[in-house]
Amino acid sequence: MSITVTAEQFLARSIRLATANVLNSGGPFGAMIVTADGKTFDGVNRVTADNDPTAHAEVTAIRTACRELGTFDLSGSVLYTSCEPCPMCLASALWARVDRVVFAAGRHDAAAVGFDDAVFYEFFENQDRDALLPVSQLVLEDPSAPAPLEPFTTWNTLESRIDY
Ligand SMILES: Nc1nc2[nH]cnc2c(=O)[nH]1
Repeated sequence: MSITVTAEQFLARSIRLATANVLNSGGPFGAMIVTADGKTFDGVNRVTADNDPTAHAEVTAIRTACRELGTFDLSGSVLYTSCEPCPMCLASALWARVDRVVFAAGRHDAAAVGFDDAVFYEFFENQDRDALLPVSQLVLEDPSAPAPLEPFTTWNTLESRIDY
């Protein structure tokens, strides 16, 4: 007899992971990757514990799933998370080709306890994003500098490349 685990149960587990992680020196975020054939991979926030600003719960769940499955492609999977993913985590889910994201608390709930999730969303909507993080393209004038497209043309001609 197979037991059906529902989306609500995966989300509830993500919330429990988040709370337990707070009591284990981590941030208040938990997540899970659930593959199409029902394999599950947990992730918790380890930013301050590991001095790794990218170690959000969603990213650690994606990393664990990819490492344990031996793939960079999580097509068919769902990402459950205790809180709305920040832009970095959304981008990670896109790069991992996750099918769907389901979250519990919202970005403003995270903001209410001091996290910058909502602020960083504004970066992508804001006309004045330079105030938060200046990002600029620099044209290399030195004729001996490598062409910016050189890595891409090298990539394009490599028959053994692995596209992702
Ligand atoms: N969704 C989410 N938001 C965060 N904001 C800071 N850390 C996290 C995290 O791990 N997950």
